[in-house]
Amino acid sequence: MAKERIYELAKELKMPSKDLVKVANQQGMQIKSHMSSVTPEQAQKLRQVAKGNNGQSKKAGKEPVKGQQHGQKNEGHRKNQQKRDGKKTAKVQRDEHKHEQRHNNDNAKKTVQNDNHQKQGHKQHGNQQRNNQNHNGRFGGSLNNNDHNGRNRFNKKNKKRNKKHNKGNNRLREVKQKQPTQRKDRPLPEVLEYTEGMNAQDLGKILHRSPAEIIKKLFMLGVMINQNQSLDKDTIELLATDYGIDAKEKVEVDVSDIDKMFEDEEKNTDHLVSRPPVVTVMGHVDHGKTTLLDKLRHSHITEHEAGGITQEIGAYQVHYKDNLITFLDTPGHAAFTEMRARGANITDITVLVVAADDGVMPQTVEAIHHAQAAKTPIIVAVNKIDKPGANPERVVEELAKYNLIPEDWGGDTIFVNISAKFGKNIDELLDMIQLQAEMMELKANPDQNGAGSVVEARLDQGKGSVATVLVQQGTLHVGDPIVVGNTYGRVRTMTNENGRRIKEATPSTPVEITGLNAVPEAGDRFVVFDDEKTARAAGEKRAEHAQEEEWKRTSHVTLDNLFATMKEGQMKTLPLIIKADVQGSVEALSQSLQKIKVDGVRVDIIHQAVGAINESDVTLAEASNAVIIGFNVRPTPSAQSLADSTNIDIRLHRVIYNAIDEVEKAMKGMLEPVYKEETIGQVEVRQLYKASKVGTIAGGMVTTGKITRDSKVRLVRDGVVVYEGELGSLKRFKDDVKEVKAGFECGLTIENYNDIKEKDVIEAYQMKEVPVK
Ligand SMILES: Nc1nc2c(ncn2[C@@H]2O[C@H](COP(=O)(O)OP(=O)(O)OP(=O)(O)O)[C@@H](O)[C@H]2O)c(=O)[nH]1
Repeated sequence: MAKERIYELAKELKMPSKDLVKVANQQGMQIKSHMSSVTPEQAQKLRQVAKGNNGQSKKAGKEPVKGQQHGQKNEGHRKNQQKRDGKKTAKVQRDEHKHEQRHNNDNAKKTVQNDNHQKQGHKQHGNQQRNNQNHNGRFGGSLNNNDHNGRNRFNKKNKKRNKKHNKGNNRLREVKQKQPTQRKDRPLPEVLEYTEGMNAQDLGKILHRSPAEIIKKLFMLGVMINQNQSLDKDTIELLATDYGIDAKEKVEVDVSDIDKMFEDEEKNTDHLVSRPPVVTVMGHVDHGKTTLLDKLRHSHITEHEAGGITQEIGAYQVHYKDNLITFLDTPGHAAFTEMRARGANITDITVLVVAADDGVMPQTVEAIHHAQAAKTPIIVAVNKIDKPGANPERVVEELAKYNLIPEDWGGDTIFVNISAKFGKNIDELLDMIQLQAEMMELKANPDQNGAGSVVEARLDQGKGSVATVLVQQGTLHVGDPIVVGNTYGRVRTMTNENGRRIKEATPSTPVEITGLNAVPEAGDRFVVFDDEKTARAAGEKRAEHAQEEEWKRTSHVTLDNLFATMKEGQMKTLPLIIKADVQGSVEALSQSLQKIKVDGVRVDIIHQAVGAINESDVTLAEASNAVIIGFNVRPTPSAQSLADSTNIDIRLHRVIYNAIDEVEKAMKGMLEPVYKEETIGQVEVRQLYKASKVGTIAGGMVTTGKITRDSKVRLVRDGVVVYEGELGSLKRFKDDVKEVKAGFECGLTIENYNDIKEKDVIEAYQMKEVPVK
């Protein structure tokens, strides 16, 4: 036979589940709740025990008069009976439970209560079902009890309370009496669709029943609740079972979970068609990434770059032999590592540029690791083969260490020798990219809602938020309601890499979109929604959540710093706020600044964002004692005046290196100065004078250097340092002087020290600050 649930058994035995749980546990069964199950043998045992109890309560009910007359005696009798049984019975449990439920402010109550129970039991015995008897016994007992107490013992206040109580009980009685009419109510639903945490009122609405009825039903099942109390899953399911209907938990769709939506869209395998590969070019600084991308694009980005770092991050498509290849123009500086790592996630193929005259360098290795971690195949472009010092073979040898082995050597990595500058073998490289793409069978479904990732985002004075996104699935249309990271909106305009307005973008197409309510972050995902209202709700919820996280993080960081400072012993932090024109620069600066190594000081970036320096940045800087670094942005006039009045330091830069350099210098300046002792002169003691008020005065000759009033002194006797301390006074004849040079006589005292002897040498020294390197 199948296992039985406690609540089912309790129903059969017409007793509250809670009581049956207690009984079961007393029987040594380890039962947690009414939802627990018991074996058929255990169920049988419980039936027996419970029936025994019922018999007992009947017996108790048969002695009402006696009980009424000799309340105390009857109590004693029952206690004895319990003792005889050697264990608490279900009935006793119930009675105990009743006691808990009642007002427990009267010691004498116990007797009366018991008395009343018996009375009630007797009253109802003939005309009520047993389960109702239990139930009414509770309320009835309580009612009578209160009446009784109210008449005999309670003060006015208690009377009032009792009245209230009675009213409640009467109401319940009414409910009971009205039950037949209620059955004519609207029928119960076939399935109770619920969410965890619903209360009796919510459930009442779904079940077309009054909350009071629900409360009562649960009460009968041993669950005491009020109508506003949130109910857990088990209780709601228990209630549904009691009504004889199924319960089903409603699965709430979290519209703000765009990652899940993105994955769902990605998993969709309907109507898949080939899509262009997305290629990222990576490599060490100066190995020729920009030159290669330029060559492919036939434009010249390098000339516009401030400070030599690729600061514009974009993406474009190249037409080659009737096919398209999408290139992500990721930056090459080590500071952009983080973004490059993100870039690799939306990348199908990595082209690793290695200069043939330079070989494998640290960032080459870094790029390999990122590509391998993202499991994207690597095509090696050995660049600068036109150079006299070029040694492509060496590059092949060096890369073998990183598992990049050419086919000739038995591996499967494609190597192409190129000259980006002179356009040599560029077509061959594109052929190889297409070959690799074909092997990968890259596909997507253009017929579904668009989904993809942000490559770059910035704030444009005229256009507002501008984001370069890569469509990875579906088709993105102008007018689409969209959620991008923590921002939302409707795609207002879509522009391709040539600045041309387009209406739709299919998979692997990079486009610049406008129409978002705020600036998203590079690497953020986007999904298209069916309607703007939901998109807005999802976007707002995400923004709210992000804000909460930001608050948490900020307070966390402060705490972390506190601990770190304590642990690392007076470690200093330089709090910074970074504002820049594009997300790429924000991250580049942030990464570089955090990498600055100055012993004893570290950078703490408390806020970083795209956009002009505003008042809230200044307020934050003031509260955190931070410096604001602006890169290619300026403060708003109000922010500037606030900064002026609060003395907040705003540093504006147009070249990343300068910003980094300035911060590094500031950090060095922040260090506790390091002092070195520097001897400035010596005095030979020739005569001694004792003055009662000032102690020992030494008269002597400055033999080398000088002695100054603020010198520290060291008393040396026969080459041994006898005392170190401060100078007490310095005189020439009777006058106090600031310093005495070599060749002149002087008189001096040493503070708190009088044991000076003739021929002692007094060495004068100062602590000199040593500049930090
Ligand atoms: N001779 C020769 N020079 C090249 C070649 N490719 C690039 N260069 C030169 O190498 C230098 C660096 O090239 P970039 O394209 O700026 O290198 P990068 O890897 O993009 O550098 P970052 O953007 O700073 O990371 C430039 O002076 C280029 O003209 C090539 O194939 N042959």
